[in-house]
Amino acid sequence: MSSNFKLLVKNAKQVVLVCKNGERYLTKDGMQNLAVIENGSVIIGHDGLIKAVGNAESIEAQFRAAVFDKVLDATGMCVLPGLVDAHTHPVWAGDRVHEFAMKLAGATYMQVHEAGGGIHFTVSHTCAASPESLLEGLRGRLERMLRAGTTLAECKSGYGLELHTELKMLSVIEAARRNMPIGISSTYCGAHAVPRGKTMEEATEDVLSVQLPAIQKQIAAGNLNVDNIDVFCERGVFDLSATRRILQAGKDMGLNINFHGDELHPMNSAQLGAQLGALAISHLEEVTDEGIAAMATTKTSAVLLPTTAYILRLPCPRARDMLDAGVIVSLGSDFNPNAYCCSMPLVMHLACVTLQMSMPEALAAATINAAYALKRSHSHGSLEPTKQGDLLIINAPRWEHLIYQFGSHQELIRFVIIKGNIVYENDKVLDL
Ligand SMILES: N=CN[C@@H](CCC(=O)O)C(=O)O
Ligand SMILES: [Zn+2]
Repeated sequence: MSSNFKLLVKNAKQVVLVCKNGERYLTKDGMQNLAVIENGSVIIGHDGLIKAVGNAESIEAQFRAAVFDKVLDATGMCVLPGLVDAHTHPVWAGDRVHEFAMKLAGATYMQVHEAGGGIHFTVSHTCAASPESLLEGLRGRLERMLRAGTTLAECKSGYGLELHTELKMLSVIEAARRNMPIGISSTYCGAHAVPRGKTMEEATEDVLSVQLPAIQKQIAAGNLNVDNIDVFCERGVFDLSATRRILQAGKDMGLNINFHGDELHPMNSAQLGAQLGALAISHLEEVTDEGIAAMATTKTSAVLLPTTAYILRLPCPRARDMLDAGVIVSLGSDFNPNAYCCSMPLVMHLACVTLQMSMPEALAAATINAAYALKRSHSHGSLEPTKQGDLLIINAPRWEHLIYQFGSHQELIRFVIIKGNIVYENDKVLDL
C-alpha cells in the first residue's frame, strides 16, 4: 500500500512551533512568548512540507487511518524547528590557529589584519586552493553545522577579493547547495577587504565594473544562485560611500542587502542600511541610538554574532536596547577562521549570557528571525503547516536544555530532519 505521508513524529514532550500565525518575524513580547505544544506530534508530507502539527491525541484521532513511510516515537523528547545560522564564512583554506595565540597575547583584530594576517592570510591560501579541496572543507563544516542542528545557513564568499577566486568560492557554495541536504543562502562578499596593493577606490571599481557584472552573467546563465550582497563597512576597509555604491549595485541586480556594519567603529552603517532598504546588517557592536531607531523603523534585521565579541574581547552589541526598540534581532555563528564555531546552540547560550537575551528570545533569533534575515521566513524558521519540514529532536524534557547544557549538543540532539528526511541520527544519545 502506498503511504500518505513521509514522516510522523509523535508524542513529543514539547513541540516548539516558535510562532503559529504565519508571522514573518518576532519582536518584543512575541519573542518572549513562543508557541509551544505540550505532548505534540508533527506530520511531514512526501513534498517535504509540514502537513499537521498539534496535540498528539488530536493528531492521532485525525490521522488514524493514514500510512507513514517512517514513524519516530519522541516520547520524553522535544521537537524544535531546524536552526538557522544567519552569518557564516565557511569556504576557505588555511586555518588561523597561530593568530588565536597572537590575539590571546594581546594583538587586536585590526593589528593582525594590518600586519598582513587575518583576512589577507586566508585570501592567499584560498586563492591557491583547488575548488575540490575548498568543497571538501566546506562539506565538512556544513556537516558539522548540521550535526549541531543548523538546517539553513547563510554562506559568504569573500576570501578571493578578485574575480577568479570569488567565482570559485561562489561555485563551491553552489555545488554544496545542489548536493547537500542543508539549506544554503549564498552571499557575494567580494568587498570583504581591500586587496593588498590596491586602494579602496580601486577595489570598489573592481567590484563594480569587473566582479558584479561577471557574477550577474553567471546567474543569468543558470550557473550560480546568489541571494545576498555583503560589504565589510569599517574604518580602514570600505567607507560609507564605497559601501553605498556596492550595495546599491547589488540591489539593482536583485540581491538582498545583508552586510557587515558598525563592528569596530561607529560608521553609521545601520543608518545607511536602513536608507538602502537592507534586509539585514551584521555585528553592530558599535551601533548608535540613531542606527537602532532606523533599523526598527525599516524592519532591517540586526544579525548579532556573540562569538565575535567573545573571541576578540570586544564590547558586546547592545542586544537589549535593540530588542526594546523593536528591532528584529537574529543570530549567526560568524563561523570563519577567526571565530571557529559551528554551533548555534552555543551561539544561543552566549547570546543569553553575554548579550542578556532570554532563552525564548535567543531561540526566536536563531529560527524565525534568522530566516527573515535571509528572506526565507515564509518557508523556514517555525513549525507551521506548509513550511518546510526541518526539525530537531532533542533528548531532554524541556527545549531550553539545548541552550542551558552549553557545549553539549552532541549529547542532546537525537535527530536532525530536513524536508522530512532524517539527515543525522545520533544513536549514542543516552539519558543523562
Ligand atoms: N568582520 C569581518 N569579517 C568576519 C571575519 C572574517 C575573518 O577574520 O576572516 C567577521 O564577520 O567576523
Ligand atoms: Zn562576517
